[in-house]
Amino acid sequence: MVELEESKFDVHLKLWALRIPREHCKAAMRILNGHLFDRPRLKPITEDPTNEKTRYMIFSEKVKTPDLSDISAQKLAELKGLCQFEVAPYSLTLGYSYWSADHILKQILPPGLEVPSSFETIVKESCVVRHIAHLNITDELLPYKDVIAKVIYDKNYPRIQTVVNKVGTITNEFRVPKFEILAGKDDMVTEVKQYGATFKLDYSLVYWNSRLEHEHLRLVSKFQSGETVCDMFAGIGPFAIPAAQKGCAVYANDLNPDSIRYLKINAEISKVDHLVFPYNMDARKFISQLIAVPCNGSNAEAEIDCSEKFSGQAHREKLSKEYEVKEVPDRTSCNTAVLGDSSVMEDMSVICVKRRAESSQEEGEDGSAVNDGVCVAGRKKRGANKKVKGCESLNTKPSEHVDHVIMNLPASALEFLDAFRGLIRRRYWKGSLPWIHCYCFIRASETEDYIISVAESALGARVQNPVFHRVRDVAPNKAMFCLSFRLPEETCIDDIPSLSDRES
Ligand SMILES: C[S@@+](CC[C@H](N)C(=O)[O-])C[C@H]1O[C@@H](n2cnc3c(N)ncnc32)[C@H](O)[C@@H]1O
Repeated sequence: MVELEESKFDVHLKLWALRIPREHCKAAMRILNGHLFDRPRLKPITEDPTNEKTRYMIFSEKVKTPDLSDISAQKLAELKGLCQFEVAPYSLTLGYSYWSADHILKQILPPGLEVPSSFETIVKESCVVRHIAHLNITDELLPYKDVIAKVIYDKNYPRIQTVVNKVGTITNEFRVPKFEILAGKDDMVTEVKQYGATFKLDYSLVYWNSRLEHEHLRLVSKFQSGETVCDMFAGIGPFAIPAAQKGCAVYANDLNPDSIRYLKINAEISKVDHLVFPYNMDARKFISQLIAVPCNGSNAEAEIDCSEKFSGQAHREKLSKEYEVKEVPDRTSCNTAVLGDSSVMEDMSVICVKRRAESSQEEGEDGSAVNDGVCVAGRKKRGANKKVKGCESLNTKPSEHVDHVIMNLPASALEFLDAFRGLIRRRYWKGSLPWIHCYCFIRASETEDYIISVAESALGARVQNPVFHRVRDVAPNKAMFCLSFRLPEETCIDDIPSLSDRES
């Protein structure tokens, strides 16, 4: 292991300084401009410990002799006309605490090795600490990992309180890297802010990527207040929570119980827990059960009964019982009692939803609304049961209408598109089919047409007017994209009973 010997970084400077009455410092500074000590974070004027009426003005290394012959005669004459002064030797040591992390690491690491200059920082913006620096230390730097971490920790404390290194590649389905703690506290619970919302998370247990902030915001900007959104791979809620803040009803699912635990906490922190419906199951099962019409009527009357039975409160209660699997135990300080399923379900009964299909909005080619809807989602205080005035109150049955489905699992989301085959029963569905926003990776060797063909074979239907948005480059030959398209009509079951069925 490489040791960090702090005294090795000491640089002793032998300088000259002007001992001058303190009231003349300002004018002398102006005259000596360009000749004074000029280093970041250090001032060229210091107190004189022997006399409170005088101060030292430290010259730069360029002023080499006490006769100040390196300064022009004109400036010296001006200085002499200003006041009496004395030139004295001045010693200064720039030590470990002075130098930047970059400067120190350049000296420690063998020449040719790249200094890890940037790191993913989980920064909490308030003064409460617990910030995490996330390093991805390359193989050649591994022998230096501890010393790198110590320098980053020392140089960024208290902004950074824990330095971690990602170990190996991400192989688990929750997309959570394995970390080793290299410096600071063994505590990965932290908070991040995105577009004004606070997200609490345990960085060692849940997926989080600060680099997606812009994408979260971009996609949510396409949603309108009152729309219904399904997030199949919701994580701790970076799409779900801002969508709910906008007034959307959000059905948010993740397979990772810790993600759902934090999603609930975050929904409560942002005061949108009445609009966010958390689920903890496989995404394919989630979307199938959420959107599937829950019973199979065979005649018109039975159909009405059936849809009534599952409408509104009853429908949501059924969902809460059947599909919202086990309550995730809360291991954090946040009180999640109020996040219990039934309270969420009750609140949902007053959500005011104006569906895109029933509003007069125009729509952009990627599902974004061109003009704002008139309806504002009804937010109510817990316990109150009041609808927002002037707003059309609809039962948000996801088996009848969903506006947007988010699928952010880029490595395999395209494969999950098969869940939509035959999922929507057209005669129960109201208005237009949902926009699907499916994230994927595209390698340099692949084309958008190829991605469409993969999506189409999963859906068993042609995709019309797909929109690709490049999210970010993840490797030299690989980029993350968001593919948005309206779910094709051919994926629906058109199960209107035939005449002979009705007659029999
Ligand atoms: C790339 S992350 C996206 C999280 C979040 N939407 C975001 O943008 O930060 C993918 C998420 O999908 C979850 N996941 C992986 N496989 C899943 C599955 N089969 N069903 C549901 N969720 C799954 C992971 O736990 C992870 O939280």
